[in-house]
Amino acid sequence: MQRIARLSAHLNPTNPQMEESAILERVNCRAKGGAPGFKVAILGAAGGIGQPLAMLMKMNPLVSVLHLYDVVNSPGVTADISHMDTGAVVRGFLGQQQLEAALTGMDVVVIPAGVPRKPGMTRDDLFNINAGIVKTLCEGISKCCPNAIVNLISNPVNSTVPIAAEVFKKAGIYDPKRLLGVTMLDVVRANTFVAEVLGLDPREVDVPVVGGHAGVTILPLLSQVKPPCSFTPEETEYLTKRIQDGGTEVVQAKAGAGSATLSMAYAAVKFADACLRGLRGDAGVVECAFVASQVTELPFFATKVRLGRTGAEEVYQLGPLNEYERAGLENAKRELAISIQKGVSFMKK
Ligand SMILES: NC(=O)c1ccc[n+]([C@@H]2O[C@H](COP(=O)([O-])OP(=O)(O)OC[C@H]3O[C@@H](n4cnc5c(N)ncnc54)[C@H](O)[C@@H]3O)[C@@H](O)[C@H]2O)c1
Ligand SMILES: O=C(O)C[C@H](O)C(=O)O
Repeated sequence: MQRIARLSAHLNPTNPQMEESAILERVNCRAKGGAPGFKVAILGAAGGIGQPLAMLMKMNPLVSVLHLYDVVNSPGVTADISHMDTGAVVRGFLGQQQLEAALTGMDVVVIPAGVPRKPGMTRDDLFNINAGIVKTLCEGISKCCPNAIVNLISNPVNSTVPIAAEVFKKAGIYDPKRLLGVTMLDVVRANTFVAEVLGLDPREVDVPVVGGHAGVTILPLLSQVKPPCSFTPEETEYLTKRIQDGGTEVVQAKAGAGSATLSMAYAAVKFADACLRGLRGDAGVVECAFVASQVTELPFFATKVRLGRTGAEEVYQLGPLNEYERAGLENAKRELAISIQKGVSFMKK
């Protein structure tokens, strides 16, 4: 009976009467029965990205505990996801007063919280709303799980990552290896579009995408595609433009109903899974991410990084660029510098 009472309390994960000790006992009990794994929180879990991301994370065998936090609708999403017969224990958290409980003890925190674009907007137009959201969430991370690996999805990534870094510095817990801006969707798109042109299976294609995550700052290195191949100048122009404008293509197709959510959830899980494999100690886990970097003169830049037990343990150099890519790099750096500075200035106000 006691067991049933505990489980029914869990049906309303935000039930204030549910004692923390009972929750922890149940979670520990389930975690013992399941495979050992990592604790992952999704902040913004009820959103367009958050929901499919929560579903895919619940399917990941490396996850033992999944915390779903949002300022709206997280109880419903939690009840729904928790019925999936996979190993991870799911708990929901609603509203700012439950942020600390959502974050305590987490190994990885994935952040897709914030407003998306509508047609005609740039990612930078989201700055005024999303900067404050990211700041608050990162303050929570500083306090409750300062050693967690943070995967930051909220736009504009080119500015929100510098904001997060400043929050962590202020709290005295900043470790650049653990703060990763998610640019995986650019890589996913690049692999898909390049595979279409080459007539290959996208799973066989690997395109490094460097720089940042907005317009010309998204710089696909088509000269470094694997398997080795070459493109005509027209193909290079078409592919570069399509990869840079991939987000806008989706925003326009959705016609006011938001931006990429499903492909982003896929990309976010692909990236989070790489982080988890790195945490587990797997060798040779390499993905692109927007991180603190000395590859260029800018303090942040996206390149391939090696993911390990402590986060982005190695940041790779750009490798040889052709003339087209060198010109693209100069454009990307100009715009990136402004976006990074905007994030830093927001925190210095
Ligand atoms: N990095 C990338 O490649 C990439 C790709 C796609 C979208 N995005 C960005 O991801 C963000 C989310 O997009 P979406 O389509 O899921 O938007 P959405 O509006 O569907 O969902 C956002 C969720 O965040 C929640 N939220 C708002 N304020 C919050 C707070 N203070 N704490 C916790 N949750 C909060 C909302 O309640 C909502 O559920 C946007 O900024 C979008 O531009 C980034
Ligand atoms: O384009 C957007 O606003 C969302 C996201 O950054 C994307 O690349 O799809």
